[in-house]
Amino acid sequence: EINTAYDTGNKDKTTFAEAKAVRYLLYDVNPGEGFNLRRDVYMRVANLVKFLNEDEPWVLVLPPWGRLYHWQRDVEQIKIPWKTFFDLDSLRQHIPVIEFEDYLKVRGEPVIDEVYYLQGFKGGWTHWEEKLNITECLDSRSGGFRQDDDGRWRHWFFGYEEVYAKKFACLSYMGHAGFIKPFLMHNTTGRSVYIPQAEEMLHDRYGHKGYWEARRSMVFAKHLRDIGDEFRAKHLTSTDQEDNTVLEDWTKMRRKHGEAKGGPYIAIHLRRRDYLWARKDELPSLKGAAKHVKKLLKKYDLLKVYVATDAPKEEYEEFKSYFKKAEIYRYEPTEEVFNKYKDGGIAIIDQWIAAHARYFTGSHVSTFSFRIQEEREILGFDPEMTFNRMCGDKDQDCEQPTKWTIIYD
Ligand SMILES: C[C@@H]1O[C@H](OP(=O)(O)OP(=O)(O)OC[C@H]2O[C@@H](n3cnc4c(=O)[nH]c(N)nc43)[C@H](O)[C@@H]2O)[C@@H](O)[C@H](O)[C@@H]1O
Repeated sequence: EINTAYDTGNKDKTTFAEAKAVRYLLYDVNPGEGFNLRRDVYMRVANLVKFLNEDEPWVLVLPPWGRLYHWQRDVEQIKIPWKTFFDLDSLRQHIPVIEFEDYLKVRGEPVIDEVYYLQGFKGGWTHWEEKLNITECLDSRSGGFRQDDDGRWRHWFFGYEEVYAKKFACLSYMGHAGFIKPFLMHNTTGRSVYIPQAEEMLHDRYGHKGYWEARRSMVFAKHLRDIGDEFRAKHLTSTDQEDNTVLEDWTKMRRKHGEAKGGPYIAIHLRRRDYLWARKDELPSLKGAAKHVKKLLKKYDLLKVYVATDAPKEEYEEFKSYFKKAEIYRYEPTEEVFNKYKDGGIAIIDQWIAAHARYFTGSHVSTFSFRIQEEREILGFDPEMTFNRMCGDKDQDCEQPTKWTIIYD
């Protein structure tokens, strides 16, 4: 597994890899950020690694999942490898990646050579320009990095507390992800470079070809797709053959809008919990959401509803109670499934089932909803059936999401 990680399938790059030692890029995202913004940051860093590989062989080290604010169920959720959630072979058709544990094996020692803790510029900014500068740390805690008596930099390091870094600095940064490339190539020399707070780097080109390549490569792990498919078949009369949603190798898959029909159900992403505070006026009440869904069922002549939600049980039951005829479904994992795949896996199963519905509507500016919309673009749905959101009760005519449709070239 480790060896194939460098093999990008490109002859020139293999020659490069022989000539130059492979370097490793590690990154992390601000601890407060949720699962689906993290997926977005992966795309930015992945495309940086792709860009680096035009000149030097770099491998992206996938940051183990864990300690996410929203993942509060009572089981330990740290050191989760990417293969729990995503199909690594698919990621590797875009860029060379390895899991953190494999990186540690390759190094033979729990070491990271250089850390650049990304931060903004002192005093904020008045105009946009691409710039970077090694400077004092604006965070008085230096993001939790501290030097021990032997001069080694210590940190939580995804729960691998035996890991240490040799060098640490704060780097003020304003720019797209690609802008850091010359710095990495010419101002760093270590075999591995770690960039915490990678969300400071912006997408090189949001919504363009490269964005979609990275996004398409993020195929969900087969064991999660299988669970979702089984649920669809059992409860929602939905199969890929019938619905025209057969998944292919992402590098070859190219659907036209409207080719996917989707299963005979409406799916909604009903974001609750902390969102009720953050986006109070833009979210419907449970009753308001039910009223809207009833209209959709009528309009599309359907009877079934799939609800992807973080709502506690009582709220979901209340939502259900507003329906008489319609069948309302939610995926509820057994304890065994939960222990294996955790909150992240359940979130993906929800996203997968929602992505296969005839019609989808989400929650205002939720990255969870955005990722479902992208999945539907990949599958080839009509954008009208995808880029929708539920309105707050007081604003029935709310603005609908931008149609970020898929770009192949
Ligand atoms: C208020 C903001 O909200 C932003 O969340 P937003 O974009 O919706 O989306 P996420 O960043 O994914 O964060 C939401 C988390 O809540 C859970 N969650 C939300 N909706 C569902 C669902 O339908 N099904 C399941 N199974 N789980 C769900 C899940 O653990 C997910 O990782 C955060 O990224 C920000 O950090 C901040 O908290």
